[in-house]
Amino acid sequence: MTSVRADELPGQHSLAVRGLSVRFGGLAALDGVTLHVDEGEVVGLIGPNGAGKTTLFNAVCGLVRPSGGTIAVHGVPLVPDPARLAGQGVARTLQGLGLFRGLSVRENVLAGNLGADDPGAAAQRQLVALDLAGHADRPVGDLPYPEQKKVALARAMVAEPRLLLLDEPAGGLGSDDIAALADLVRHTAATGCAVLLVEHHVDFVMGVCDRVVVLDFGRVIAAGTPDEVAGDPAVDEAYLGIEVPA
Ligand SMILES: Nc1ncnc2c1ncn2[C@@H]1O[C@H](COP(=O)(O)OP(=O)(O)OP(=O)(O)O)[C@@H](O)[C@H]1O
Repeated sequence: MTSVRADELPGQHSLAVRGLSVRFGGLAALDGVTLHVDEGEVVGLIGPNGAGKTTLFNAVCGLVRPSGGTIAVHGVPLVPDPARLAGQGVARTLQGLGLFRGLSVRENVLAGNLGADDPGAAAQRQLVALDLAGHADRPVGDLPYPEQKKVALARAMVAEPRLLLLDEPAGGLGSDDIAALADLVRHTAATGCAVLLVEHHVDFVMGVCDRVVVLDFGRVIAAGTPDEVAGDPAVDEAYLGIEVPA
C-alpha cells in the first residue's frame, strides 16, 4: 500500500522541479528548468536530441548532481539517491529494458519491490493488471519485445510509486502496441500516480499527455496542453519541424 509520509505537505505537486541546473564542465545541460506534475496527470517532456530530457530524469534519480535548483516530491525535498528512490515513492523505467533475461517474468517484477510486506501479492497484482499473469513463469527473454516492455512497466509499478518516470516507453513498438501503451499510461495515471514521460514519438505524446513541456538547449521553451504546444512557433522551430527518430 502506498504510504504517506508524516512530513508531506498537503496540496503539493507530486513532482516540483524549480530552477534546476546541471552543468557538464562548460555545458549547461539544464539551465533553470521549472516544471511540475500533479497526481493523476501525464506530463510529456519533449525536445530535440541533447535538449536535456535524460539529464532531468537523471537528476531526479540522483545519477547526476545539480548545480542549482530544487526537486520536491509531494512537498518533501527529494534526496536524489537511486537506492532510496522507491522509498520516496518514485519509480523509473529505462530506455533499454534493463530486464534480467535469465529470470522469469514474475522474478523480474518481484525485483522492483524488495521491501514490500508481501512482495508476491504485490507482484501478482501487477501481473494481473498488465495481463502478464499467463506468462509469469516464463523466462522474460522468451517474450516478444512489446510484452517485455510491459514487464518493465510492471516492475516499475510494483512498489506502487506515486511518481513514475517513463523513459521513451514507445521506442521500438509498432502502432498497435503504442495504442495499447497509451491505454496503460492513462490507466496508471487514473490510479492517482503522476507520470512524467520522455518520448520522441510525438503523436504518442500528444495523444496521451495532459500537458507537455518542451526543452531546448536545457531550457523550457514552451509548456501547455498538447494543442497549445503544437501550435507554438518556437516549438515548430526547435523540434516539431525536424525529423525525429520513430
Ligand atoms: N555525462 C555527461 N557528460 C557530459 N555531457 C553530457 C553528459 N550527459 C549528457 N551530456 C550532454 O548534456 C546535453 C543534454 O543531454 P541529454 O542526454 O540530457 O539530452 P536528451 O534531451 O535526453 O537527448 P536524447 O533525446 O538524444 O536522449 C547534451 O549536450 C549531452 O551531450
